[in-house]
Amino acid sequence: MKIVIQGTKGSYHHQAAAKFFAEDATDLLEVESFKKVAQTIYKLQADYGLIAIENTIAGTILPNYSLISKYDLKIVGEVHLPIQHQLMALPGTKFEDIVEIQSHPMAILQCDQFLEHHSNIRIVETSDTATTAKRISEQNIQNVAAIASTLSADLYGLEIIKPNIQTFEKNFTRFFVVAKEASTPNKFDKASILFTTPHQSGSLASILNELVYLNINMEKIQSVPIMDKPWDYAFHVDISFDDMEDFHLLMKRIELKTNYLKILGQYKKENKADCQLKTQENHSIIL
Ligand SMILES: O=C(O)C(=O)C[C@]1(C(=O)O)C=C[C@@H](O)C=C1
Repeated sequence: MKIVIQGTKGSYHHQAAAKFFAEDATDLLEVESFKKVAQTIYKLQADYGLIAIENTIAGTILPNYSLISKYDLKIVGEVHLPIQHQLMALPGTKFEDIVEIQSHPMAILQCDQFLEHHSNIRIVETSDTATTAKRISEQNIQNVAAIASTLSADLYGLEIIKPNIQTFEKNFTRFFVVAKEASTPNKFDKASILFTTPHQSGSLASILNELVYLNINMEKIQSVPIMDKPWDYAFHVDISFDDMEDFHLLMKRIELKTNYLKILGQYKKENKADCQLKTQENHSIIL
């Protein structure tokens, strides 16, 4: 089974893949952007891909919703990963000597407070956290630090000079597991849907009322611009439920209330509570 990830070994996408696929996550295809992940799946060059969709500090990665639509990706699962960012550099480097910090833009956003306190240091955005750590190590780049995971420091022999620099101790990223074909699980308790509504008073509210009526929990709602219709919006909604029949009924009931309605994925909800534990187990498996 081939799995495409943005970034290289040690990246958070790698860890998310290891968490979801466990020992099946051996054949990894590493690419440098979310767009390449989407294109790889679209061209059937990998079976599954992972893309980060939201972070508890930095918010939603909106362009990834566009990629899901543009490349008609299906969501087959989700992963919640605790994210602890480490500042790392070549062994022996002192923090006072650092002149530049490099990392993925989302990682930089999540460490905003730390970086503001050290505004004399230049910030450079890169393709992903682990590739940055790897490059600093392989090219022996002095006085430049990476923001990356502990796993990256271990894999590429860098020293952590400031630990856990994310703005809030508790920091999580949610990833979608995507594929070309929809999965058809016998049992699912979560779904991601996309719809547009007529531009009329109460049209969104009347759809949300159907959730209340069917006792379906809305886990997330995200409006995204419709690019060829300025100031019109589509809604990405993630819902969870105990009974799949309630979901099927919901789809029937809201069909007439929407202009466009699409199921992007039906999958098993990941239990956020055991998120920390499983990730630590996987860390030692990867190493
Ligand atoms: O650069 C990485 O290691 C990534 O996996 C990217 C990424 C992201 O896209 O949000 C993944 C999780 C964290 O939120 C920070 C960065």
